[in-house]
Amino acid sequence: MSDTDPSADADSADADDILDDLFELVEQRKEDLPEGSYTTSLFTHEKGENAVLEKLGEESTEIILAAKDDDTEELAHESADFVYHLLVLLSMKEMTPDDLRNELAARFG
Ligand SMILES: N=c1c2ncn([C@@H]3O[C@H](COP(=O)(O)OP(=O)(O)OP(=O)(O)O)[C@@H](O)[C@H]3O)c2ncn1[C@@H]1O[C@H](COP(=O)(O)O)[C@@H](O)[C@H]1O
Repeated sequence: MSDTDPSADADSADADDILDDLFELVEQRKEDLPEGSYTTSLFTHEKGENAVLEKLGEESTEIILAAKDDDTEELAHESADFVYHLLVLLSMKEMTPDDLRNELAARFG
């Protein structure tokens, strides 16, 4: 992991900033396409964006199953998988987490 890798700073990562830190790492993967990276495999997949769309579908099902089982640990795990893949999709669409924040903020209150 290089010095410029945002995840190298994980120990000091603030949970409040994690979405932005993770998105920054996703954007870096998109630019550098390092070998062995799962994120790279999504950006270079032969199925194109369908690969991440399929993952979002799978993770949604896993979220529903975890909820039905009242398995909160699994629900948190699958939700994190979903959010990560959503960030990859936002990056593919040249969007950012701020697009999501702004949409939520516009509905709030
Ligand atoms: N948050 C994630 C993340 N969430 C899920 N995944 C991958 O997404 C895939 C999920 O697909 P599946 O559910 O089919 O996989 P699984 O084997 O059943 O795994 P789980 O359901 O048990 O997670 C797995 O290969 C996970 O490794 C992730 N891969 C990467 N990240 C983040 O991205 C960073 C960069 O990762 P690389 O690009 O691989 O360096 C990592 O440090 C993480 O912070």
